[in-house]
Amino acid sequence: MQSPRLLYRSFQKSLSSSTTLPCNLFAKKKPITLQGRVGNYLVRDVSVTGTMTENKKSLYNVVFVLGGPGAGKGTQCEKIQETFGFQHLSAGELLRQERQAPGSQYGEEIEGHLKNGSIVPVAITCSLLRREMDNSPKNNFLIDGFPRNKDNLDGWNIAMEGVAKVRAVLFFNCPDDVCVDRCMNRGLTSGRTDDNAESLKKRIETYRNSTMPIIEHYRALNLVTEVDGNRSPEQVRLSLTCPLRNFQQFFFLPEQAMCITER
Ligand SMILES: Nc1ncnc2c1ncn2[C@@H]1O[C@H](COP(=O)(O)OP(=O)(O)OP(=O)(O)O)[C@@H](O)[C@H]1O
Ligand SMILES: O=c1ccn([C@@H]2O[C@H](COP(=O)(O)O)[C@@H](O)[C@H]2O)c(=O)[nH]1
Repeated sequence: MQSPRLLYRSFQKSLSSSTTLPCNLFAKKKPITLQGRVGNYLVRDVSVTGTMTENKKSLYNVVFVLGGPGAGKGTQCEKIQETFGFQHLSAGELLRQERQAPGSQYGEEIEGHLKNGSIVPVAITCSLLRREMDNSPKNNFLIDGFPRNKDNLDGWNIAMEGVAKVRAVLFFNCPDDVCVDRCMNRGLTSGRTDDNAESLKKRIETYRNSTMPIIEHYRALNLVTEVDGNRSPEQVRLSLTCPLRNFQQFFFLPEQAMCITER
């Protein structure tokens, strides 16, 4: 007889190959969100939306959130983090905090990159992310605005091997002119030193030349979910619900959340 662990794995496998997983399977809060058959067994998933068991001993689950400046990444990450049991980590925000931190040895270097729309060396960004992940009670992270170039990607792969696993990438696609308008508007109140025409020109250039290839890299690995960011915030939020529920279901279930009974 197969062990429950093996059964669980084959159940997961059978789920992953389904392309038409209906989202409303996961809409109920309790007690059962999904069930299926593996051989002679009935396998029931008894996980609960938004209250997944956290297990700090396992790999961190990561969803990268990428897109141009102003595409709406941060806005949506804030909306969805609680509902779907993630912690939102904005790489740009962590860098801005580090820039202001009293006594930071990286303050000036970071500020130079922010103004120029260029990219901070991965060792700095990755260690800020790692610190947040290690200090968080969560195991599932939405990492917003990273990795932005090949140096970021390579550095992440080396530093996070055996620590974190990238499960998916959300790509917010939005026309450059819309992105620029949004950032210029945000600049009226954000106090950000890079929400101005000159920095934005460079940020868009960096995004096109350095970040798009990273998105394409993950697309080739079949990890990218593309979102049309050129809609109202509510429409964008709604369009994310289905992919996020599926990510949750496919990637974030701890094994102990599965209930297996013989039939
Ligand atoms: N769907 C939307 N429609 C209109 N405005 C939006 C939308 N989403 C976000 N905004 C506004 O656009 C600005 C940029 O949004 P947000 O900070 O979420 O983008 P971002 O992709 O995180 O940008 P950045 O990478 O530059 O930090 C904000 O002022 C936000 O309120
Ligand atoms: O991984 C990262 C993320 C950000 N930066 C720098 O910060 C600014 C602002 O980033 P936002 O995501 O728009 O908040 C960005 O233009 C880069 O200069 C980075 O270097 N590495």
